[in-house]
Amino acid sequence: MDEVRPEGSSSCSTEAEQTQSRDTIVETAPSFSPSGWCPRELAFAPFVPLVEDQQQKEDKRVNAAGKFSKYRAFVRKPLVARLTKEIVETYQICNPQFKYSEDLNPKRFLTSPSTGVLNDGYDNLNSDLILTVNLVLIHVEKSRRYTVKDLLGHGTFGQVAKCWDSDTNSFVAVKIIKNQPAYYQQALVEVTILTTLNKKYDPEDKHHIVRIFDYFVYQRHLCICFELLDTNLYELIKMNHFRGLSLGIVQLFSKQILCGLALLKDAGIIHCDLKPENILLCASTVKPAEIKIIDFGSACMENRTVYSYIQSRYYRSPEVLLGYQYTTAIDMWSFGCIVAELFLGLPLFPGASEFDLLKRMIEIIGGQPPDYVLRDAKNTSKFFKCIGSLQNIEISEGSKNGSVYQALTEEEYEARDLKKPSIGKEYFKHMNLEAIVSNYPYRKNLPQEDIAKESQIRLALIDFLRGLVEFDPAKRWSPFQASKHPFVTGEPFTHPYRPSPETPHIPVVQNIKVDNHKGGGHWFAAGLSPNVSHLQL
Ligand SMILES: Nc1ncnc2c1ncn2[C@@H]1O[C@H](COP(=O)(O)OP(=O)(O)OP(=O)(O)O)[C@@H](O)[C@H]1O
Repeated sequence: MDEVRPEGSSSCSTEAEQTQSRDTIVETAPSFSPSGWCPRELAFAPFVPLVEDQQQKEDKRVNAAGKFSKYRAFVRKPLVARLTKEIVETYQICNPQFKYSEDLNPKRFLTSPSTGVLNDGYDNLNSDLILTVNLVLIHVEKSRRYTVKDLLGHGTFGQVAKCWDSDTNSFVAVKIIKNQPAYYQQALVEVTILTTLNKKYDPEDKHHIVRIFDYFVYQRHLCICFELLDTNLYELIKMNHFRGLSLGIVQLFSKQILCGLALLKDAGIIHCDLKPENILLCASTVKPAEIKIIDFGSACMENRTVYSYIQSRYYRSPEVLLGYQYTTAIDMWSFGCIVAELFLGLPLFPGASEFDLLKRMIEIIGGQPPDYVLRDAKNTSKFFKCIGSLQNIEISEGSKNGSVYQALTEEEYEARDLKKPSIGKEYFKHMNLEAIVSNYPYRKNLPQEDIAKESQIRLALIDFLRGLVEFDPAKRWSPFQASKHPFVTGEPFTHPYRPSPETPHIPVVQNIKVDNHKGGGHWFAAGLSPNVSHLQL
């Protein structure tokens, strides 16, 4: 679950993975399908340009035969000749005995490594089902067929494939879980939690949680079928060259994530792995800026918090890091980290180790976890030394001053752990939250009045983040409280926000539209997919 960033992403789109998947396609690209080439295959198909004399020779040969005018036309345009959907006819012109059969197509592997060594050759050494283009995943009981078309991503639990559902004539995303009992069991929890959330808590699909359609076992792999979504937020930030998104978009996404988190809180469910990779844009062009939360593979009920090693490191809350009991408030911490990252383009706490993570939290936020947490947490002694009497601990005390705990220095940690803690790069010039957000570069050539407007919204953002990346889980804002903050509601920010006590109510986001007037925003330079190109990031 730990990741290295900016490169680290569980989705199939890091530089290395892109090269790998491109190579996989190139290796086997001479295959052709009766239905023609899909655009992605076109982009990566091998093209060997014919040199002039070769082409003339071929032309001559064809002319001599006197009946291959169609073929000649193709030779003049070799790219068209190689990629045309009429290639079967072309082959038949060359050899009247030629018969096309899909079975003769070389397999196009989507899984790497693609050698079958487990499960009678169906699985690779990582217990992943070896996926090939056009492999059909069959839900036997329902006689339902899902034809694999592409790989969308992979992660700890397995692979996610884009599949054609011939029952509904639409594409879906199928998560194919690794063939191992522990993953199988945990994935069943994902099925149960998502089914409950979808059916019981959000029947009208208004809370930005991915929809689950079906699940079944294929070749000993649990397959979970979801609605097909688009780019994840980490990819979106990456497309923007890690320069952060406009405040208008950050606000819009925040509102929707909060709407999802409010539902989770109401259902007593903790996501446990909220991060930009697990928030995806919807594929619909009708609501272009709509997002959904995915990956409930680590989720648990609030009253059944069995695992202590949860949350991806950059988004890990202090209570999880310290081994203290946790609640839905840990997702609010991750949410705060995500909001900051959407604005900054880089993670707020890119800790290279847990020691580094805690050090960055203490520096950037100021203060430290409250003494009542440090007193009861299992891992406190890994990171803190006690410098006073534990009897002096007041339950509500959370400030650094007056605490009986002091964070270990790097040297003290090394002496205790017998190894140097990994310390990552400093990405920000300034080391406290206010300065990091206020001094973040404004978009070039932004008129003075827009700078003034944006600096006001940045103040609101700082106040908003402070309520989320709050060390004390009891004081951290709930989704409902956060959703009333001026940064989210768009009301003018005049003074620090004091949330009213928690009331059980789930806010619903409707009529999603992009408000580009909220903040001037940063620049957006990368080539975007059609679904994101019209977002004013
Ligand atoms: N419904 C979907 N539509 C489109 N792409 C998806 C969908 N679900 C997952 N993906 C892609 O697959 C990737 C991995 O999915 P997911 O996070 O569910 O797997 P995981 O094995 O649980 O990953 P992790 O290692 O983060 O726990 C996602 O980051 C995303 O890019």
